[in-house]
Amino acid sequence: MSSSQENAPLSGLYASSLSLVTDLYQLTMSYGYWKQGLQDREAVFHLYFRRPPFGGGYAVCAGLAYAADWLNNLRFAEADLTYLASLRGKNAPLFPPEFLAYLRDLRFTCDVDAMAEGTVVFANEPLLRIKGPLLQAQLLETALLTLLNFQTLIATKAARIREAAGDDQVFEFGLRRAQGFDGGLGASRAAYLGGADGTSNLLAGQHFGIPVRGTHAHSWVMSFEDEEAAFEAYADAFPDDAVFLVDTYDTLEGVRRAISVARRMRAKGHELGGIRLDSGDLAYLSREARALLNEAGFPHTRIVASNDLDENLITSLKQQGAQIDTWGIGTKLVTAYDQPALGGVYKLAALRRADDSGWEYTVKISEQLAKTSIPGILQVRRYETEKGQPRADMLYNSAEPLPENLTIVDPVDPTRRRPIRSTQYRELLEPVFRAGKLVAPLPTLQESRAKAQREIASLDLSIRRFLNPHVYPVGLEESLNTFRMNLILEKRPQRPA
Ligand SMILES: Nc1ncnc2c1ncn2[C@@H]1O[C@H](COP(=O)(O)OP(=O)(O)OP(=O)(O)O)[C@@H](O)[C@H]1O
Ligand SMILES: O=P(O)(O)OC[C@H]1O[C@H](OP(=O)(O)OP(=O)(O)O)[C@H](O)[C@@H]1O
Ligand SMILES: O=C(O)c1cccnc1
Repeated sequence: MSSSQENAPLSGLYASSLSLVTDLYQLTMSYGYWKQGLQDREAVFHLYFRRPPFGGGYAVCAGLAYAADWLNNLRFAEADLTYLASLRGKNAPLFPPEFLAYLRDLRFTCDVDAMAEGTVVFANEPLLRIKGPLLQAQLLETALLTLLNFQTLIATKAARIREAAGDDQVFEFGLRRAQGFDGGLGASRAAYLGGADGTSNLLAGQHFGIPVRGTHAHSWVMSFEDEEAAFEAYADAFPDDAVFLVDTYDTLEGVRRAISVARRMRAKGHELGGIRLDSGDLAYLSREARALLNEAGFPHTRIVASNDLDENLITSLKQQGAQIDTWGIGTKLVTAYDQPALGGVYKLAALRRADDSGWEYTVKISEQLAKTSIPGILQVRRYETEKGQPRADMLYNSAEPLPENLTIVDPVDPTRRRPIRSTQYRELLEPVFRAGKLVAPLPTLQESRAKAQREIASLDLSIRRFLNPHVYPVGLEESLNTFRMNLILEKRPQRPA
C-alpha cells in the first residue's frame, strides 16, 4: 500500500514492509472476499475493549501514532508476496498468482476516525473506527489490535503509577524485563505517554525524545575495592549528575558512605544528586536515610527507590511515611504484571448494502449482553460540566439522525437509563485518515502526554481510585439501543420451550 514517509508520525519506525504482521486468517478471508468479488464492499469496524484494565475505572488511549505509522507505510513488498506464494494448502497453493498481483497493487484507501492519544476512554467505546473496502478493513484487524491493546494497557498502568506517586518523579526502568526489544521500546513510549517522567531506555530516548535518566548498578559498587571508592569514582565521572546505589552491602552504612563522598564533592563545588534504595524495607530505610542526609546538611539530595514497585506498593509506602521522592519502576510497569493484556476487540458493525441503498448494520451475538457487539457507525460524545469535568459518554450511530431529547441506556443493563441534560460536549472520534491519507499531522508524544494528564485530572476521584472505582456512565443513545435490541432479537434463534 502507499508509502508517504514525509507524513509518518513516528518518523518511519514502521517504514519497511510490515504487512505480514497479521494472522493467516486475515489473508485467507481477504482472498475469499476477493474471489467472491466482495473486496470493495464498504464496511465499518470498531476497535474497543470491554473492561478497563487492572480493575480500574478508566484507560488511557494510546497507540494511534504507531497505528498511523504502520498504515501510512502499509504495502505488500515482493518478499511478502514471495512468501505468501510459497504457502500451500493440501492440494494447491493457498493464494493464486492473480490474488497476489492484486495485493501487490493494493493501496490503503480507508477512512480512520480515532480518539486522540491521551484521551481517557471507557469500556465499549471505540478507540478507532475504520471505514473502507471490506478486504482492507478486515486486513487491518490484527496489527491495529496489537498496537492499541499494548500501548493503551501500558499507558493506563503508567497513569495509575503516576496517580500513586503524586508529584514525585517516576522513571521507567523496565527494558531488561520487557517482552523483547519491541515490547521494551513500546512500553517506554506508552509509559511516558501515561505519565512517567523519563526512561532508562536509550532507544526510546532516541526515537521518541523521552528524557533519559539513570543511576548505576550493583556491579559498579562490586567492581571496586570498597563502596566508598565506587562512589568516589562515580562522582569523578559525573560530579553533577551522580545518584549512588547504597544497598549493595548494608543500606544505612551505604548512606553514610554516600554522605562522606557527598561532603568531599561539595568541597569541590558539586552536589550529590541522590541515593537509590533497591532492597529491604523501603519505608523504614528511606526515613532513616532522609534523617541521615538531613542531619548531614543534604536536605535536597533525592531518595530514589526501586524493587518490584507498582501503584499499590507506592501507595502503601507513602502511607508508611516513606521519604521517597523518585520512583524507579521496571517489571510491573512494562509487563503490565497484574493484567498482561487489554483484551481489546475489533468488530464489524456495518456493511454497505449490495444495491448501495444504505447501511446494513451487523451484530455479533453472545450469551452475555456485555459481549454482544454494537452496530452502527459509532461516534462517542462526551458530555462535560462547564469546568470540563466528564459527566457521561453517549455512543450513537452517526449515520442516523439524533432525536431531540437524548437518553443514554447502559449497554449491559438496558434498565439503567439517564436523560441527557448537559449541552456541553466533545465528539471523541476525530478524522485521522481520509481515503488512505493522513488528514493532519498527529500530536507529538509530549502533547499526548500532557493531554493524558489533563484528562485524568478532570476525572472525578471516585473514578480514579484503585479500589472499587465508580463506573463512569457510558450509554447507547436510546434509539441505537432499541435498534441493537431488535437486531439481537432478529438474529438470535428463538427456540420453542
Ligand atoms: N515497607 C514496605 N512495605 C511493603 N512492601 C515493601 C516495603 N519495603 C519493600 N517492599 C517490597 O517488598 C518486596 C520484597 O522486598 P524484600 O526486601 O523482601 O526483598 P528484596 O529486597 O528484593 O530482597 P533482598 O534484600 O534479598 O534483595 C519488594 O517488592 C519491595 O518493593
Ligand atoms: O524491580 P523493577 O521494578 O523491575 O526495576 C528494575 C530493577 O532492575 C534493576 O535490578 P537488577 O537486579 O536487574 O540490576 P541492578 O544490579 O542494577 O540492581 C534495578 O535495580 C531494579 O531493581
Ligand atoms: O538507572 C537505573 O538505576 C536503572 C536502570 C535500569 C534498571 N534498573 C535501574
